Amino acid sequence: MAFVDQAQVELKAGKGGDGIVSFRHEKFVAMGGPFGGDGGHGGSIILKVDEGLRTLMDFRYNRHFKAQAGGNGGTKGMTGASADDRIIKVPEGTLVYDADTGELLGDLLENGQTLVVAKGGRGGRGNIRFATPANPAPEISENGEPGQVRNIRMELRVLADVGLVGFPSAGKSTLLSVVSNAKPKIGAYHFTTIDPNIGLVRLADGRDFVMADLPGLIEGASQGVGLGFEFLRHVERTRLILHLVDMSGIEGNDPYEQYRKILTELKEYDPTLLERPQIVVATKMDMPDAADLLATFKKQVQADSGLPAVPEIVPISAIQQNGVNQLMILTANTLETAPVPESYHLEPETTAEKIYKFKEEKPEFKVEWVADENTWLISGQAVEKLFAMTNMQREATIMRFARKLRHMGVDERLKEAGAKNGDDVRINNSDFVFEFSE
Ligand SMILES: Nc1nc2c(ncn2[C@@H]2O[C@H](COP(=O)(O)OP(=O)(O)OP(=O)(O)O)[C@@H](O)[C@H]2O)c(=O)[nH]1
Ligand SMILES: [Mg+2]
Repeated sequence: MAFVDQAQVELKAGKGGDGIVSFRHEKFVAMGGPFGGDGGHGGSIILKVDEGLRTLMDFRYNRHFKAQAGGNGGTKGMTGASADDRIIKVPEGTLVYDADTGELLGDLLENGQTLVVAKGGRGGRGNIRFATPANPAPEISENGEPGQVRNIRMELRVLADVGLVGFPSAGKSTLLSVVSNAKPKIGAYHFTTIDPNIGLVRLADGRDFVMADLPGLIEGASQGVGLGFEFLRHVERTRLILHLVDMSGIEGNDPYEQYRKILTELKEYDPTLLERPQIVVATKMDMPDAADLLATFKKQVQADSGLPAVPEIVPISAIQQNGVNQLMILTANTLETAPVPESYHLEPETTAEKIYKFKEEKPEFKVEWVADENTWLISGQAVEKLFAMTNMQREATIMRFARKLRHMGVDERLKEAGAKNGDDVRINNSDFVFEFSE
């Protein structure tokens, strides 16, 4: 009964700090050697498994994550401060995809496991690094590399922490609809629910859990009567059972009888189900006879030594929303100490191979003539990144940019495409235009 919780978020890693151009100024020395430091690393965005989380619900409220930029280099060769990485907590079992390409980036399985999903930019180099014997005082520095921008989609197959158990029409679907985002079908007739509905419950204090509303259970279910087997298989894979008992007394229902019958079915299917934490919920307490029936029910349960000890019987009216909050808090508290049964796991085929590598950026670029701009346009990740890392205030760095473009083969391709001396060339995603010259 796993279902898939999904979330899509936008990530922007931090830009690297800019390297700077500076020179040693010493008394009596007019112009010293280069002294500009490198920029610091930009922060990366990293997913980290936190075993306390059960759902991706947090990402419904929070869809944008950014990491800080690295600090710029300083004079005296000082490297700029590296920015802290941004850590985002995710539940165990989260599959992470690149939302744009569909590529699986990773499968986060174990507590503490991490995955870098957007890499921070490296710091640009200061002019110290460009010094050569031929040019001991370079006026060249590099801007920081842009941080990676990425949309990711996360997927989590979740099992229900809590299973709602009870006779048909006990009010299971109604409770689920009141406490969660689920919209199950509710009916005045029995077996309204055929397939389990699942809902995410979130408390005001931030705790969350997954709750499943199961088809009504009746006598003989453990032998396959009604929707029996299917149902019990689902119960087996929950950590806590909320056992709903109808206190309305309509149809002449006897709560104590029904309660016992359900316990018998659970026990016949798997005796260990009775050892699982269970909260008894008295439902429909808004009905006229409910208070009396509950009092009698309590006495009968206490007097019956053949029943497992019930720590608490919680009265609610889902329709009037009475007692429901208290019930959810008790449920979350109980889950904190509830053991994880062996059957509570996902099928192995749900776990994909671990892939952590980023795809290498290819230095590919495109040259095209844009007639309405009367300009050549160069686009491509490598060119655009090189541009972003170039300090356009300085002649020397612009020259270096031009040299690098030539190395990448941009000039040649422009020529092949028919570019003439003096034609305008623009770098994609920027306003930067230069003149082509062979
Ligand atoms: N008065 C009253 N009626 C309720 C309450 N909760 C549920 N009901 C009614 O009880 C009937 C059955 O409710 P469901 O929530 O569909 O019950 P269920 O346990 O999911 O039933 P199955 O899916 O058939 O097993 C519906 O007519 C509900 O309106 C309540 O708190 N008070
Ligand atoms: Mg139902």
